Amino acid sequence: MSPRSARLARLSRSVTFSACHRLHSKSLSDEENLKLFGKCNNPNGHGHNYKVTVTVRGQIDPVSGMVMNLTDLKEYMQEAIMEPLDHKNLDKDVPYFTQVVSTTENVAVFIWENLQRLLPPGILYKVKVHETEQNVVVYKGEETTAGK
Ligand SMILES: Nc1nc2c(c(=O)[nH]1)N=C([C@H](O)[C@H](O)COP(=O)(O)OP(=O)(O)OP(=O)(O)O)CN2
Ligand SMILES: [Zn+2]
Repeated sequence: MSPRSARLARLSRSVTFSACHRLHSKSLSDEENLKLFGKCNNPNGHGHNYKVTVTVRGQIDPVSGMVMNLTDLKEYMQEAIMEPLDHKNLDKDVPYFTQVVSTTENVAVFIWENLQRLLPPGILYKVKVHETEQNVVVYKGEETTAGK
């Protein structure tokens, strides 16, 4: 390695949280919601044990040997994920989901936006959310023009 080059690494940490929700869109009729979401539109909701893996990317600091201190990442994830979401009814307890359907996609975006407010600029790389063992969403902060 040349003396001027810096090594880039990705660092990940996972947490699990439990929450309940109901898939229901205010833009659709009750019949359309039932047709679209099926059992996940059950009026009394259903629960999941979510697993979230957060990945940050950056230079390995030559002095500390770290991309960032995992102790700090742990605290940010506590504030951005566990405090707002663990043991909550996503649709009723989390204001964000009163207007946004609580799909795993939108849970990942919610977590991304919360973490962006706390982490050093440009370091957040990926948020991966397992809603079940089989169902997983990855969000990397990408946006596109609506409908494209
Ligand atoms: N695009 C999405 N589709 C669906 C989501 C979602 O978040 N994004 N969520 C659901 C339900 O909330 C739920 O996650 C689906 O539950 P289920 O079908 O029970 O999940 P599994 O496939 O893992 O369970 P199996 O036992 O294997 O059927 C629906 N769609
Ligand atoms: Zn669900």
